[in-house]
Amino acid sequence: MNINKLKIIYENKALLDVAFSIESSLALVGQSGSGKSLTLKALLGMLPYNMSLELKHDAEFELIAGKNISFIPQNPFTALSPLTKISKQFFVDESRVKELFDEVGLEYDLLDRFPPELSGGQLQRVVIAIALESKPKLLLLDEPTTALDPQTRVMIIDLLKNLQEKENFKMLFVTHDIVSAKNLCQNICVIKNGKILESGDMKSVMQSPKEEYTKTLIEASFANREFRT
Ligand SMILES: Nc1ncnc2c1ncn2[C@@H]1O[C@H](COP(=O)(O)OP(=O)(O)OP(=O)(O)O)[C@@H](O)[C@H]1O
Repeated sequence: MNINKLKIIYENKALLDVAFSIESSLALVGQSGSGKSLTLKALLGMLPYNMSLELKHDAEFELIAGKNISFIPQNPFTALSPLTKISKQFFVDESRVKELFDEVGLEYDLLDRFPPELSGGQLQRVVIAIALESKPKLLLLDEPTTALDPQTRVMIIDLLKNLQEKENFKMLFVTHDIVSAKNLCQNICVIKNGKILESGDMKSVMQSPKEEYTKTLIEASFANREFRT
């Protein structure tokens, strides 16, 4: 799936000007303010009205735009309506909800609870189940593990990887956390100030990053971790 041009103009200035291709799973990695969230908003058709967008893409994206794209936000604690039971947050019938619960590894008794009665990991699983409701062809993930503790983060990344194998959707994973990106995605694009600095196969970019900026991101991400494989 190719996004041949995604350019956002705001107050006569280009905030973002990128192009990328999503083969199976692509990590879009960059520091705060680099343009990651804007990229997702543009693909979801949710840009603020005062920004103008130039978007060129291939037929594969055309086919799914607006209907087969699901979004997983950063914070599962605020993603769901707190006063609505989990079972009522879905738009499909009960048997499909149970099927989705099986897929994400949740017990059915959680269906009768309210969001504040669930842990962060459980909530993110519910959010993922809701995202899978419509059998998406593309999942857009905006730092889906940032609000979670390290162990839960690893569990959610593993879950996404398994779900992708089963459901066969593509993923665009936006993050500043290279460790999670490396564990989840085949390819990587490094973004800085609204432009793509470096891109390619995850392993090669991790092993021999060309840009200093990429090296710094890698060092920062791995700084406090025990493993570097
Ligand atoms: N509604 C807006 N109006 C004006 N400028 C905006 C708006 N939203 C984002 N920007 C600007 O666009 C640039 C990219 O922002 P974006 O939110 O995409 O960054 P990001 O990489 O997702 O950062 P973070 O990791 O902090 O979420 C930044 O310079 C930001 O200030």
